[in-house]
Amino acid sequence: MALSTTLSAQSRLLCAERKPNPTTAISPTTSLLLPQVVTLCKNNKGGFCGKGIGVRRKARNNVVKASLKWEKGFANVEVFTKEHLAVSLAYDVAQLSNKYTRDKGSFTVVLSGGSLIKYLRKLVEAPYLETIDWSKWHVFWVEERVVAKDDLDSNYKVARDGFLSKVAIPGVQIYGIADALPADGAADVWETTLRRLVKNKVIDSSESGFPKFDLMLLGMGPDGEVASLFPGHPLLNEDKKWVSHLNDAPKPPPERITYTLPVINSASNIAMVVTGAGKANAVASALEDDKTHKLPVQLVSPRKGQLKWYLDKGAASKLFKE
Ligand SMILES: O=C(O)[C@H](O)[C@@H](O)[C@H](O)[C@H](O)COP(=O)(O)O
Repeated sequence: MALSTTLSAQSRLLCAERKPNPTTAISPTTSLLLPQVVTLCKNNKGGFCGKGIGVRRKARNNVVKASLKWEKGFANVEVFTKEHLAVSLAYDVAQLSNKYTRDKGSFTVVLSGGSLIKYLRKLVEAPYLETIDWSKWHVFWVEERVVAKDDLDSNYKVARDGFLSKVAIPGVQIYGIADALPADGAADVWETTLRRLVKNKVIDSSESGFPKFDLMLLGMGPDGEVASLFPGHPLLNEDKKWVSHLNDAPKPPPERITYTLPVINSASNIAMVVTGAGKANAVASALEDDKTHKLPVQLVSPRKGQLKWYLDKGAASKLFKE
């Protein structure tokens, strides 16, 4: 893939140079790989063009750091090998954990299902296993399948087996589903729990009164699904409830509970962790703000918070011109 396309004269000037920040300068990815910060922009043919894209020395095939401005604002996009995605994600999560535990004495983290847990694997290794103050973590899920917690379909089980059982987060600070209840009851219990934690100031509150989590770690399906918000589903329009349920998910299991878009978009930080060529079209639609598609992921747009995309080369493959 030729990543060093020259910026054409006709390019729409949607680009803005992004200066390397001190955090980037000391990240393990950077120190290992010396990536260059690059700028991408949309050109007048609707594609992306690049300026100075490339990574010095042996980083060439490992990581491209890019920032990209599109019509809705600034998206911070990084493209990695799968291994370096996990390294960089762990570094960023640890930085946020340190910041929030220092500033407010707790760190509220929302997980999703799917492959995300696999990409958190570096957090359960040195140095983070010892250096993160796990006792300050409060863990939630953006979505859950309405199944028992030990069912193979349970997002809780996937997270417990791959991550939570390996770190010292107090069990009472892990807020899984009330799995004896049907979907509507489980959604009510989740929302009641969130309201109590907002009242007790464990979870911050946004200006519009929605819970404001410190970090949401989101995956995305090939159809642009995020949380359990599926293309064309009426739940995409929910603007009052914090948690909702559905009995008609287009992929199994059909019964799920999910945070709503206003809650997602109130988060202080959202990490979109998306890998695989099967996601490339949805990634391009989201980052190009493609008006012809109405994918749930296009509605992820934090009001005040930061959004960062962690992509592998497959997921990013439609962003770059040959
Ligand atoms: O309950 C679900 O349907 C999944 O958990 C789902 O929401 C998942 O988060 C995305 O589909 C991304 O999954 P992958 O990262 O595994 O592709």
